[in-house]
Amino acid sequence: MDQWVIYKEFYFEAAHQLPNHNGKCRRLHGHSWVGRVYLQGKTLHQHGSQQGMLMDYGEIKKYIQPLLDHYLDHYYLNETTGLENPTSEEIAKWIFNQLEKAGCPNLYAVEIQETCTSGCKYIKD
Ligand SMILES: Nc1nc2c(c(=O)[nH]1)N=C([C@H](O)[C@H](O)COP(=O)(O)OP(=O)(O)OP(=O)(O)O)CN2
Ligand SMILES: [Zn+2]
Repeated sequence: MDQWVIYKEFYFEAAHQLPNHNGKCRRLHGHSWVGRVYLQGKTLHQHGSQQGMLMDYGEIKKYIQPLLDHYLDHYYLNETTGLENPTSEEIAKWIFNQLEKAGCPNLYAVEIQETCTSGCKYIKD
């Protein structure tokens, strides 16, 4: 059976702190975050402007942009997401849930890279 996984990458600058962390991450600090939204599907559009696509990358961006504009880019994530301890894991899940709520089809995973060496991928079971 054919299956495709596609992704759209996005970037945001934001501050956070992990109040329960036993090291430097309890302090207020910022990152240049990198995210990826993954969609999964077994069929491609057969006609029209998205022929041969699972979903136009530009269409995926339309679901991500409002989150960047209103919650993520140049914000304090503890405040805007309402997460008490906004780890990469919690933020990835939060973004996934927001995209799901907005009706993004074929959603498979959200990946969040917090630093050059650290990140996570959230996949809903
Ligand atoms: N599982 C998680 N561990 C940590 C998280 C997290 O979200 N999930 N977050 C942090 C901190 O917020 C920190 O900003 C990132 O930590 P770290 O990768 O340790 O950052 P460094 O710059 O010190 O990375 P090095 O490559 O080791 O220099 C902590 N842990
Ligand atoms: Zn951090």
